[in-house]
Amino acid sequence: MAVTTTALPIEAHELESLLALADPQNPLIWLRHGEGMIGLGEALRLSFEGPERFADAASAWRAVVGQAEIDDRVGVPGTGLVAFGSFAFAAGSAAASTLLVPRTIVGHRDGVSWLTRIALRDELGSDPAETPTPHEDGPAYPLEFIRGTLDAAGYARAVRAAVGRIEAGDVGKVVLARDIFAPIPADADLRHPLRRLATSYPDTWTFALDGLIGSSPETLVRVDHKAVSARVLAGSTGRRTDAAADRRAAEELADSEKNQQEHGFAVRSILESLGRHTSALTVSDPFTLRLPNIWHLASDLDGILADGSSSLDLLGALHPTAAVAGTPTPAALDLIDELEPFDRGVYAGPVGWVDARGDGEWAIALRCGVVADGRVTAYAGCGIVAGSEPQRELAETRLKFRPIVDAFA
Ligand SMILES: C=C(O[C@@H]1C=C(C(=O)O)C=C[C@H]1O)C(=O)O
Repeated sequence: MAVTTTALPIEAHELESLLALADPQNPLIWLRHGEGMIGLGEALRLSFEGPERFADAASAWRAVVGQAEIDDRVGVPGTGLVAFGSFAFAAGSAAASTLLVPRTIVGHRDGVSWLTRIALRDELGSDPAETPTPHEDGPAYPLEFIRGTLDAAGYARAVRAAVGRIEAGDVGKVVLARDIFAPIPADADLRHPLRRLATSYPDTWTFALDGLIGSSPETLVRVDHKAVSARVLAGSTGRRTDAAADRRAAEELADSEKNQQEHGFAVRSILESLGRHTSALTVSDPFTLRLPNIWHLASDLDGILADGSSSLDLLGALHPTAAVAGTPTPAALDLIDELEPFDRGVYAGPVGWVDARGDGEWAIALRCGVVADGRVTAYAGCGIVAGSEPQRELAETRLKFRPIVDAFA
């Protein structure tokens, strides 16, 4: 592959102009704080499956990089050779895990805009692809979501069963999710929900790849020139309309023993797996992270990469964290298989991008839906620990569905 990145005039590529360039039906997008990148076309698609999907992706990506000729005249995160990717949550999932190198990437970050073109070797010398041009807005359809394979009562029963298994000592924590669907017409312009997500939740990672669309607040891992960081979320409560009540809700979240326990499981799982690949790993005190729909208990981790791991290798080490699976991991995964009557697909798996150095940004695919076969399926889950109450957890799934339900409303 031959990869060329050149600088673009800056003013042309703010959020709106980036979105305008994206494919309306099959957008490929990575955005935060109004910056990010969009991809067009496909130069290379690699698919992986099974328990070795991360290791396979890491070695396939090294081989691709080894063969590429890269001329990067910009040199910020996201320039040069980049693959967008998403990975199935479960080793046994029917969903593919994918690395996708587009033909063209348009990006904007830290005051710099760029255009990357990727050509296969046998196309060298032929005319370069045209400069991307904006697509006019297509139709927006208000969607109504209906119950999924696990309805509200079924979810409450699953939570009760999980609490029973926690009391029996089978697991300390398990994350249980449910799904909802809405039919969607084939010509719907998916940039409408993406615009709403990116503007309503600017502090989250807004992503789109192969119909997976969402805005995740949880950074699984970021690698930038050996600096490694992650943000762990676990423990949540709804926002309140009254300002004083809202502040109290956040304080109660921070002081609650149940939430501290649930959060502690998630932080320890990341510390342990990231600790093996980093030096000087530090973790912040837990803090309350405010999103428009929900408060989360959050911790930030920072370290220095101590081995030759790429961000894809780190995904293999980190996934699935206790924030989306539970602890201990194998028993929690078995319990998820037993109590959730659906394949999570790429929900709760890593979504993000990797570059030629192996650097990249990966979020956990949360607050998301998958558009396929004429419908959007959205997922939301909650960490269940001793003392979890089914009706509260059900209410928490509704809060977590809000970004995606509102984006398509
Ligand atoms: C599983 C989800 O969210 C995860 C679970 C959380 C919790 O239980 O408090 C909080 C953030 C995420 O780590 C989801 O949004 O679907």
